[in-house]
Amino acid sequence: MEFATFADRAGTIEAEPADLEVIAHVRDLIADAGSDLEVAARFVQGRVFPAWDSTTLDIGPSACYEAIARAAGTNVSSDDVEDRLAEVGEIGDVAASYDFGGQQGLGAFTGGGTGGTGGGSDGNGGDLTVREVYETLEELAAAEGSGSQDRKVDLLFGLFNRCSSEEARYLARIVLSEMRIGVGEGTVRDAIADAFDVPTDRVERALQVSNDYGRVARIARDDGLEGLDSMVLDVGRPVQAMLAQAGTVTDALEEWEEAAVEWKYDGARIQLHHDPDVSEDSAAETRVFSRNMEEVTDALPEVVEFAEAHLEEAAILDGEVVAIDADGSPLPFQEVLKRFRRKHDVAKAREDVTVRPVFFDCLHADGEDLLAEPLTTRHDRLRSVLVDGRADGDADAVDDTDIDGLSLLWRTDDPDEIESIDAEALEAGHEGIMLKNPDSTYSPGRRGKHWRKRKPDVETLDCVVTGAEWGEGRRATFLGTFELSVRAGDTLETVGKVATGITDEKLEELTELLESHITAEEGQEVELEPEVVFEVGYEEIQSSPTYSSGYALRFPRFVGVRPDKDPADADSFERLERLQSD
Ligand SMILES: Nc1ncnc2c1ncn2[C@@H]1O[C@H](COP(=O)(O)OP(=O)(O)OP(=O)(O)O)[C@@H](O)[C@H]1O
Repeated sequence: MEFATFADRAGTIEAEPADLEVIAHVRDLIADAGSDLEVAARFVQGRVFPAWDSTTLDIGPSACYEAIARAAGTNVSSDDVEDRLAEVGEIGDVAASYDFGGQQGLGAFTGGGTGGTGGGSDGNGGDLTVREVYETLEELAAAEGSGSQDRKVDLLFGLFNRCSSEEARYLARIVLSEMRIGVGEGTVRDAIADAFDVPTDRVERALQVSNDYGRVARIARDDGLEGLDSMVLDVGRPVQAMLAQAGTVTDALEEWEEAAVEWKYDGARIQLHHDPDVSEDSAAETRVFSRNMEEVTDALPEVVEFAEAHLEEAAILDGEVVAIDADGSPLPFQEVLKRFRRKHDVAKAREDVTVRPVFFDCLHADGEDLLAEPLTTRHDRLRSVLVDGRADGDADAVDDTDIDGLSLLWRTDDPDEIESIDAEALEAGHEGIMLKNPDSTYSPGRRGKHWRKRKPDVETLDCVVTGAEWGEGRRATFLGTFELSVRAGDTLETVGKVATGITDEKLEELTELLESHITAEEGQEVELEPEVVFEVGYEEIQSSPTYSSGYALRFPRFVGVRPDKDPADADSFERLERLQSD
């Protein structure tokens, strides 16, 4: 397909306001693309490479302006291009405003190999093909080392030099990832289904496993439904991560009856692809990808070592990489960032911050794709993949807590149990909990209802601390659980107890603050003079016979002391009732 034809179709699509018509135009474009189908299906979304491929053009806007300026003529500088951009606001319009062609220069003669541009082009477009544009961009992406930026500008100049205005408009946009003609992923999916007469959901599935619009389009055209259905995950090519929505425990239990509850680790999402030694002389291949499918293998040698030590079968695992201290306790997210995506001095960075992977899902094991299996089956499979690599053999005898790298999963319909898992997670230094539908399949790239991160507190209450309990074990000298009350006329009525969200350091501080207000003690329990006000977050307020107010805070969480408030400024019973009925 000529690039001029592509540009012309892209112009029609851009001018079309109706979604259905846009799909029809994209359908026609890919149906007519012939041997350039794969590239056209990507270009129309503004993509040069498939989504699974981390390759980038690695060319900044200024290099692109320079290439445009050179192709536009000796009187034009890249500053002029930039000035015009500031005026018109969009690189496509800028590129289209110049008259290209006929410029003699390094790129015009030495476009090299596939990107070669005939120096004799009249520059008014028409002889450039979609394939040539792609192959030149491929060559541009591959340029590395000293002089590579100049080489990239030369190659791009060579392309612009052969463009008509309209071709230049879309070339500039593709190069700078600013296509913006209203073609999203769903549009291309529907267009493929329409063009090659295959069901949309099967195209969708093929896209989920391959992350490759071009390949799916080609297979739909050449091999039809059978071809699409036989597409499987490729170990080594990343899959889009399933994402979570915010949600409450109450909603989760209402919808699913039972929830799978997991700790929410405060790290960075990773997807591990491991292919064990296939033959004696070939080494296992391990690749690690970020949530955005960027390759981060070299930055995380601990994850590669983990895979080599623990995995015996081919697997794709979904999880989180967490920074840990010398005792193995989790460190805040900021610490992981010092390691994630790091390209230089990885060994040194590793000495400063250690990371470890925790996996909560298994998308593929030993040749079998698991996306369509329920979460609990995938988790069982994850467990067995991690146990199979162990020397101690008998999987049934191994306790989940002893399996390295396995995120624990509880199944329960009991809100109190969920509350205690949440408290335990916070106590262990994690972010909280995730709630998942135990029967749900893995939906790549979806922020669906099946995964929920427990909703952050929407409101906080200022409560008077009227009692507390001494802790246990290493916390025996600290007050640990605090009784909370609201004002009700001249009295105080209890609404709950807070124990979560408090570090050891903070407990020590709070004990010092409250100890002088103790009025009575019985066993671990103490009564306190109502002097101190805590700000607490919560998930919801429920009617409850347990506390004297008749209400209980569900999932109360310590936010901070309010030294600026007296008990008289604490929240009232009326506010509690109002919040409960909202
Ligand atoms: N057990 C777990 N299951 C799923 N995800 C988990 C788990 N533990 C930690 N996570 C992390 O939590 C993320 C989802 O939470 P959250 O939505 O807060 O992430 P985010 O990246 O900050 O924001 P968002 O996904 O909303 O853009 C996952 O992408 C994953 O990185």
